[in-house]
Amino acid sequence: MNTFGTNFRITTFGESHGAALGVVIDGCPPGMTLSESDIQPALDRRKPGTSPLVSPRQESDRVEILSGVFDGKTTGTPIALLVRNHDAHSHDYEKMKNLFRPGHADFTFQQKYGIRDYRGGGRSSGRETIGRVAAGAVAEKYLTSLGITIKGHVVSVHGKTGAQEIESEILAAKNAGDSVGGIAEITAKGCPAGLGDPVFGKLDAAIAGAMMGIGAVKGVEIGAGFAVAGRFGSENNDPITKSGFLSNNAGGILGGISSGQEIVVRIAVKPTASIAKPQKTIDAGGNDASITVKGRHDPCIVPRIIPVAEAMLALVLIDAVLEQRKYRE
Ligand SMILES: Cc1cc2nc3c(=O)[nH]c(=O)nc-3n(C[C@H](O)[C@H](O)[C@H](O)COP(=O)(O)O)c2cc1C
Ligand SMILES: C=C(O[C@@H]1CC(C(=O)O)=C[C@@H](OP(=O)(O)O)[C@H]1O)C(=O)O
Repeated sequence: MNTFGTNFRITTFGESHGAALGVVIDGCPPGMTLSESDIQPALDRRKPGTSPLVSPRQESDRVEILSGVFDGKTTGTPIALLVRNHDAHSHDYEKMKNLFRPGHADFTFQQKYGIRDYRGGGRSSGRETIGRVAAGAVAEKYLTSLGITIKGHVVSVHGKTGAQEIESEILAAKNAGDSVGGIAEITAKGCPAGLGDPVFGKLDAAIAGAMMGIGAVKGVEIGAGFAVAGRFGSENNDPITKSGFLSNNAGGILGGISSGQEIVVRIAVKPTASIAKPQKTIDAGGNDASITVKGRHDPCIVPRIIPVAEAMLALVLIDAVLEQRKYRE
């Protein structure tokens, strides 16, 4: 399945080492002003090659709007957004095409399809997120017009929380041929109460599914998250007064429906699978082998996942906003 969403539906396409990647958006409301300059800043925040902390692959990731916009406004018809690849080094992958990288999707893609584009991991590459981020920028523009704003930040990397410590931790792992994971937080302010379905399609379930659908995300918390398990009800409930809620352990969602409070989401991001240390694996014939992954990899995915997670939250929220119009204006 390469399609996400119901009312604001996106289909992403393309591979990391193919000609291009992109997205087709169906269901974007008509009449919204839209140009490449609304989308490019989000892609610039996502792209690789911007610092020693991320993959050195050099891509401009320039977006082209191919359809769905006329006279600078969305027409309500499918919006196709394209980003061409310019700096794929497929020979890095040629050498290990018969080996499965531990922690990556090589083994499972092979099991599922019986064939795989081994160049850059094909669609299992983090580069697939270009389409999500481009579509997310369109969704965010619409949500901003409703007063909804989405922001993400790095909470910790390998247990470290200070900016300088985080940077040193990532560089130390990179120099050791290793990688590190961490935690990011994404919030949405200005969400009206009433978004989300009460039984199936709860807003928190939709957000968790969207976040888990990002490569390398292995855990999702809403509000107080796993900490609720160690609390009394009297500590965890958010008291309600006529001037509003007194706390936000619920993370802005009650009964699967937004409460009007800030929506708070945290994600656990695993350490990058592709590392330069030798690891045990098997080859395509099932024989024991050793693999050392060379190439241009993110030593830590957390800094680069922020615009991707923001985009996924925007996509869930715009879908819920458009759905809610069926119930109440
Ligand atoms: C923005 C982004 C960048 C990523 N960069 C890398 C990378 O450089 N090397 C790598 O092995 N995995 C990278 N990943 C993670 C892989 O895409 C992911 O681990 C793989 O698809 C397997 O999925 P899973 O980790 O969810 O099981 C990145 C993911 C994202 C979202
Ligand atoms: C290129 C991007 O990230 C890539 C994500 C990725 C992976 O395995 O997920 C592996 C690397 O790709 P390559 O080996 O082709 O340089 C990263 O650079 C990107 O996100 O734009």
